[in-house]
Amino acid sequence: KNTACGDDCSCQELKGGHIKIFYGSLTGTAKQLAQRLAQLVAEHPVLQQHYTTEVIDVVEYDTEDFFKETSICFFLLSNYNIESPVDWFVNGWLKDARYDFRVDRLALQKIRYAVFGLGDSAFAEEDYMRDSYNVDKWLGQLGATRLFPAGEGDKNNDQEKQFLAWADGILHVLSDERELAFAPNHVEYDSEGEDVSEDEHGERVRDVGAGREDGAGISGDEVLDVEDIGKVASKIKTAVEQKSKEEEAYRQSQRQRAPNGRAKRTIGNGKEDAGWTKTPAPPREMVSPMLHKALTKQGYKIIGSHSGVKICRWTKSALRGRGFCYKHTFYGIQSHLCMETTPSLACANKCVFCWRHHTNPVGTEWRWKVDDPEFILDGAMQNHYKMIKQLKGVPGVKADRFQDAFTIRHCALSLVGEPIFYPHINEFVKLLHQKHISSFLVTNAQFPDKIAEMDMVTQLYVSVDASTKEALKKIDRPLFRDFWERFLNSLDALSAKGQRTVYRLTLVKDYNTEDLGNYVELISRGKPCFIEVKGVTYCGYSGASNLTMANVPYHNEVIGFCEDLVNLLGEGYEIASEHAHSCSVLIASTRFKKDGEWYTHIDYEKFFQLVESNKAFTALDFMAKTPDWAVFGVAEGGFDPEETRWYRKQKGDIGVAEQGC
Ligand SMILES: Cc1cc2nc3c(=O)[nH]c(=O)nc-3n(C[C@H](O)[C@H](O)[C@H](O)COP(=O)(O)O)c2cc1C
Ligand code: SF4
Repeated sequence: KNTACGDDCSCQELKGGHIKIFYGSLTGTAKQLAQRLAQLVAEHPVLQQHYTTEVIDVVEYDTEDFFKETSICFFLLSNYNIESPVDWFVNGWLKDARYDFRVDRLALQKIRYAVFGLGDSAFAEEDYMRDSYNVDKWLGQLGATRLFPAGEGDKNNDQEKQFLAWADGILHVLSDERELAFAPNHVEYDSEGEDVSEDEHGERVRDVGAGREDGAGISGDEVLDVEDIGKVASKIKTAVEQKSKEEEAYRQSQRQRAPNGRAKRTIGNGKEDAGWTKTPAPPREMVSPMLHKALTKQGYKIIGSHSGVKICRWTKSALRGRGFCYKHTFYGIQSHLCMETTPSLACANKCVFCWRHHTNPVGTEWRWKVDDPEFILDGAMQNHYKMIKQLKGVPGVKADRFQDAFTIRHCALSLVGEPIFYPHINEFVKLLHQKHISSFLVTNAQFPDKIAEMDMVTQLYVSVDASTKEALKKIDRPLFRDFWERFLNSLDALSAKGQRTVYRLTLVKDYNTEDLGNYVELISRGKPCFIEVKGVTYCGYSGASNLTMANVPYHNEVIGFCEDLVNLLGEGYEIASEHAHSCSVLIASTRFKKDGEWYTHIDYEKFFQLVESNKAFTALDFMAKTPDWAVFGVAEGGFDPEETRWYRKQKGDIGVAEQGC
């Protein structure tokens, strides 16, 4: 007899363990229910003694860690027919793992799980609970053990009541783990030995759990007669053959891509995916209405379905004569003539210093609707000018600069996301150059082919966020499994460009400030013209990562790092400039030093002439002399003496870099 609850059961013998409760939520319901489940376990008279729980946003979790996962995992996932936070987990990573022939069929066998989906039956039948059932099915097909059938919380019904009924089942299962109804969820077979767990779209399950019995397949509770074993063996053989066919189909689908970059879908059983071939499902818009609302609230203007523009704080500062961004000091950019934009709000990383990764879409391939480059550029410029107009009459705005600001001269393609991801990035950049707008493009070094295909831009950046594979994984949290190879290949692609190239190092204390020798190796690999080293900006990392002010280096620490790096690099690189205000230092290749004077600035008009000449040219053909005040160690922290120094006085700002893009 259990002394805690008085029941005559075997729970005293429970092994117990750790429970991870993952949620995927856009408007918070799934999160609330996940917390509720944790609470139910914590308050349960018996379970509380045996289990610990942890509630995790599935967006935050490194999907690759599921392969090592040994905990009991519950998934509370909301369903959306628009881009949503669970998209990467379900339709990016899990679906890929399920159909990738390189992933072991039992890769998730250590996981015991159950799924509860949140949805709304008012939505089309094929969308209703689609993602959550797919998770339930694909986890099983990758060897994980289903502890309890998938549940449904229908918004159109009593979602909470349905959740409590499912949670009650979960508590029972946990209370007596030895009597679990292990579902045969690796593959489900019908009497012909066919995998019946997929419908004609290859996505929906037939064993839908939560009282919605399918009836085909072998039930988990069935006990097999010895004579049935032969039949089952034959079914398994058929299923294994089936699996090979599926894998071949998957390989095919990876080779055949639709014009928009989306993989052509092919499903199990050798059938073609009717959903693609007959009535192709239109690709989703990258920015869902919710994300649109959230980004708009934060001052972003969304253009079309995947691009954004925002007015940079340095643009405002320059309009008021209070200083330009570090790119003015390093390269002669005038911040009030600069537009910061991106044609792809999506990215293939979830960097710790990017607070947006809770909301912005992620993916390893473009799977969204594609907007025209003309449309994006027009939209970005119009919105930029509209934002400038709103600054009219703001105290301190200089009339001449305000006037000039209506002719954009520079475009920083680095706002959020990954600009190089956009399928028409070359056309976009060409349009910029036609308007005599310079292009500074930042990429996160995960798309080496795209870097190789990239036409000449005024300045091509790669973010070098760490110098070792382990540190890069920790800081960038990349989605690609082969992220390190992609990173190195990107550096190789960069070195082959013959363009004006820059490594961007964002220093995060205790994350990436060690291993200088490795940085030296990476620099000799990509041979960048410049290395920008910046201290990470602290902007309140609440929830998105556990960085604190202690991870933000001071300007003199950034200088110290650069001095050590330059010493190790030996000849070929020197510190050329600094911008103390934004904790940034410029290391330049000595190819940009003539007769003892630095030429890190850019002759922009010369650049456009060279582009228009259609002849080959290099970075050395459009360099311009660095003004004396901008040279390292000459003037005070690289601040343009013609600007008015403006000190922010708020408490807590000490040590916080005012960076730019
Ligand atoms: C724009 C939008 C799209 C939705 N799409 C679907 C869908 O395709 N299938 C579905 O079952 N439910 C859909 N729903 C319903 C949500 O999944 C449901 O409201 C859920 O409770 C939301 O959970 P959350 O608050 O955790 O995000 C949609 C809701 C909205 C607002
Ligand atoms: S910080 Fe970036 S967007 Fe802002 S003015 Fe400088 S270059 Fe332009």
